[in-house]
Amino acid sequence: SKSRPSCHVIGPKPPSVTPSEQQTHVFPMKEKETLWIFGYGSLVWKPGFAYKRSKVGHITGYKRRFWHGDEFHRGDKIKPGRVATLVQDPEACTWGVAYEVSSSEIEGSLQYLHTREVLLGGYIITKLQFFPKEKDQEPLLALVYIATSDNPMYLGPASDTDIANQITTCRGSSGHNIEYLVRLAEFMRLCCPEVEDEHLFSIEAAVLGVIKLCDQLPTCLDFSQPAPN
Ligand SMILES: N[C@@H](CCC(=O)N[C@@H](CS)C(=O)NCC(=O)O)C(=O)O
Repeated sequence: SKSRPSCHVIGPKPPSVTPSEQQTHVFPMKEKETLWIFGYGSLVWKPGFAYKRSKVGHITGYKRRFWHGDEFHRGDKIKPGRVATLVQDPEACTWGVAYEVSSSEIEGSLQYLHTREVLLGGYIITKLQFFPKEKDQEPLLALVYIATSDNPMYLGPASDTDIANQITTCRGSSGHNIEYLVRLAEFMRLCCPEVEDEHLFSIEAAVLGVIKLCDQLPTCLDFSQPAPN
């Protein structure tokens, strides 16, 4: 974004904790206080938990990269898929969606995300300042799930072609790895059309190139259906 705020990475990376500890450990919660959760990968199109409202916006100090392996949702132990994580970069911003979870839903949402993101996905939680797209709205503190480079599933950088070849041939319990990539690219085109996300769109172009070469879109990829919530 043009007038990029200075980067706020609030506090050191906390160790991954259980959902109830998450609730107090990450955010000392007052009675009736809501919790904001920021998504930048599958959470932007499949949050999977109940929320009061959502806002499109960005966090600063991190770039989104398809550098995290996934042996469950979009891959398996033999052919791990590639999914999004955040990598620290003081000059970068990452766009996604922040969801406001009401106090009565926080425990259930954190339990759900602990299984999906931490146990199955290898992410840990941290908290970052989120900047809503609407200019008249104040920044807010949000929970974020990040898979760091010391994570056993970390795959790290690779060429667009190598990443595309991997994504094109992987699928897991939640579906094909291409779906994960294309739904995220669709979200960015729809909700953040002014944002240049060279990494995301160059991988998408490389995947579409591979698919053209094979002269078919895997039939499993019917994007005419809306994303599962
Ligand atoms: N933490 C990121 C990435 C979340 C993510 O993509 N997690 C994977 C686990 S490896 C997932 O839940 N996948 C579900 C799916 O692919 O449908 C976010 O905020 O969106």
